[in-house]
Amino acid sequence: MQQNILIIDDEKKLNGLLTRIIELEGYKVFQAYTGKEGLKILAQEEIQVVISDVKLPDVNGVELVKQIKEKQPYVEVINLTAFGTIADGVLSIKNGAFDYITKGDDNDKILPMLARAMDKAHLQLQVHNLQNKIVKQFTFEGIVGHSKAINAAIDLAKKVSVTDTTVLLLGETGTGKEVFAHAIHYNSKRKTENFVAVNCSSFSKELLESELFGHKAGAFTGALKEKKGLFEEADGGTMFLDEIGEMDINLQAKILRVIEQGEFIKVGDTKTTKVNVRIIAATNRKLEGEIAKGNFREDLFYRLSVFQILLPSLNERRDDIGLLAKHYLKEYTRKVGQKINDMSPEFLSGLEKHNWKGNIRELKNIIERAVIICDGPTLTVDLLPLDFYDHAENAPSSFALSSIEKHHINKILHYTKGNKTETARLLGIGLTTLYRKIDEYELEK
Ligand SMILES: Nc1ncnc2c1ncn2[C@@H]1O[C@H](COP(=O)(O)OP(=O)(O)OP(=O)(O)O)[C@@H](O)[C@H]1O
Repeated sequence: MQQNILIIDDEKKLNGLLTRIIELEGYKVFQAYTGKEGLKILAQEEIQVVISDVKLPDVNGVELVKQIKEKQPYVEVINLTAFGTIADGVLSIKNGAFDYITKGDDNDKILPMLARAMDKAHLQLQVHNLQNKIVKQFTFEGIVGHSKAINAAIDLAKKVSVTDTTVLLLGETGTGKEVFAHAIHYNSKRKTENFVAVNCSSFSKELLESELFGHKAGAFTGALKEKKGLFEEADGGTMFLDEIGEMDINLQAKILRVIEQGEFIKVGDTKTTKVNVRIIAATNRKLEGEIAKGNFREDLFYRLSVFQILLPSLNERRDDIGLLAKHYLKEYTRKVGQKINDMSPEFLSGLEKHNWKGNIRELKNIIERAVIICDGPTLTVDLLPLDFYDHAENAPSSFALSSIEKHHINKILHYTKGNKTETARLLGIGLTTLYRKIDEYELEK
């Protein structure tokens, strides 16, 4: 890691002395004698910590802190002064300085302080880099697809992401509702705050209430300590309520209050807790139908559906199947360390004709499975599950039992990597029968 320090002091003797002392500690030191020179070096070099005199010929060093922090927020600045005043010290810290010390008096403090400032600068940079990585991973660029249907959904999501509007994501299971919720959050001004996701169908009503809103100590048997809820965790950020259609109707009232008034009451509490949370909800149910059945509050539905985005099913965007398959082929071959770089036209055609009830999640699983059991450099049609064979070209073309049997034996042979004993065992037939069928169907010799 770089350990670069910039000293800005017009007293040449002191500047030189400090430079020598600091260089002895293993840091690389840059020297400047005016504020302007200092800013120029900062723009050219990767500096982590600046030590700046307060009385500079062209600018006040306390003021300079502000200018540096505005341009480079991850650089730490220590103000050094010959005549320390409390007012100056306070202003320096207010402007963002790491610390403010007096020349001479605090000489023995400077090196430990420098080490702490360097640590802080490095940590801040690491956090910033990690944040950038996460943001990149979850942006709209990460959503694979070029069909009209998915592009229309992306355009809508991009537009709403920069606002604070509540969003309702609709779509079948596995269409990417959570992926969209992430992208909306990481494209909003809340992106540096928490994104908290909850699947409302995974908890009982009581547990979901205490998970979402927290509880006071003694609120119920087992509530020994006060517990913060997920809404508090998400304060300043975004809460993703997945499968909201499954939420108990009484809890729905509490969600409505958070949306309308930005407040809720913890389990067992009497006072309200305030939060500033953006809500993105998702469902694969028809909420209008649930309203009619009395399972979903109409007022909450209208609040949630201010901005609806309907995610297309994979069957509605078949032009994306090839692209998605290639995307996941690349991902899984990298993961498994296999060298598979292609898909046979029959394999692709099998995918394109399949009825994708589980949408992208199903496609992802099919590719993962095929990559695991594939031996060669290409994904071939026999790596697809049996139900794909109805569609795949080169697959059993007739409904004759023999045709299906041939394919099934071939698949199991492939799975066992040609081990006949294991194949016969899995098929529940004798070894001699297997050999006879291999001959009959001209499978592999
Ligand atoms: N456009 C896309 N590009 C690449 N991968 C995607 C895309 N959309 C979804 N996926 C992947 O598909 C899987 C399912 O996505 P996700 O969990 O977001 O779906 P969902 O609609 O929230 O499903 P459910 O309703 O079951 O919760 C995930 O592994 C996700 O990474």
